[in-house]
Amino acid sequence: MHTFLKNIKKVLLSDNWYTLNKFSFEYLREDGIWEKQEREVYDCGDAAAILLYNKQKQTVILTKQFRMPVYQNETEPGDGMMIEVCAGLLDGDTPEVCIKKEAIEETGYKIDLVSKVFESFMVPGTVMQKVHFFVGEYKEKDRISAGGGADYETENIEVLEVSLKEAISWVQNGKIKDGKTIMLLQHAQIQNLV
Ligand SMILES: Nc1nc2c(ncn2[C@@H]2O[C@H](COP(=O)(O)OP(=O)(O)O[C@H]3O[C@H](CO)[C@@H](O)[C@H](O)[C@@H]3O)[C@@H](O)[C@H]2O)c(=O)[nH]1
Ligand SMILES: [Mg+2]
Repeated sequence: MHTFLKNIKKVLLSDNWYTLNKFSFEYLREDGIWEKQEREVYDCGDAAAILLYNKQKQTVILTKQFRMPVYQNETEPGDGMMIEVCAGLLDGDTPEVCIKKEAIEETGYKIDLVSKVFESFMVPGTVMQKVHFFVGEYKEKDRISAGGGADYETENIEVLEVSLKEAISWVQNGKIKDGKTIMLLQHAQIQNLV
C-alpha cells in the first residue's frame, strides 16, 4: 500500500476499442502537503516486439505499415507509413507465445527459439502498456508464408529484409522513427548479434 497516495478515483471516459480512464487522486509531496491530481490513463493492453535477425546474412526483418497517429502528427504532408520491428498485443497470450504468433502473422517466419531481452513502458505518463522485447534468429527455411498481417486485422503489412547496417543508417537519417525498433536495432548493434 502506497503511503504517498490516497483517495484514488476512476472515471471511465471511453471504452470504444481500448479503455481510457480519468484518475483523480491525492499525492503526498516532499513538503508534506497532499496535492490533488488528475491523470488520464489509456489502457490498450500489454504488447510484445521482436527483432528477427540472420547472423550469416547480417540482415534483419522489418515491417512497414500505415499508422494513423503518426499520419496525424506529420507536419509536412506525409504518408503515415512506419518501419517497425514485428510487434503485437498479447491478447491473453504469454509474451513468448504472442510474439511467435505475431512473427508468423506479420512476417511469415516461424521462429522456435526467441530470447527475451528487456521490458519497457514506452509512454509511462499516459499509456499503461508494457512492452516485452525479444530477439530471434531466422533462417530462410523458417519462412512458411508471405506474412503481411492477419486479414481480419486489416493490417496490410509489407515485409522488408535489410542489412542491420542499413537499418541503423535509417535510424540515423530519420527513416526509422519508431521507439521499439530503435531500441532493438541498437541492442543488436551493442550485442553484435550479426
Ligand atoms: N476497429 C479497430 N481496430 C483497432 C483499433 N486499434 C487497433 N485495432 C486493431 O488491432 C490490431 C492491433 O495489431 P497488433 O499487431 O496486435 O498491435 P500493433 O498495433 O502492431 O502494436 C501494438 O503494440 C506496439 C508495441 O509493441 C505498440 O507500439 C503499438 O502502439 C500497439 O499498441 C490492428 O491491426 C487493428 O486491426 C481501433 O481503434 N479500432
Ligand atoms: Mg503489429
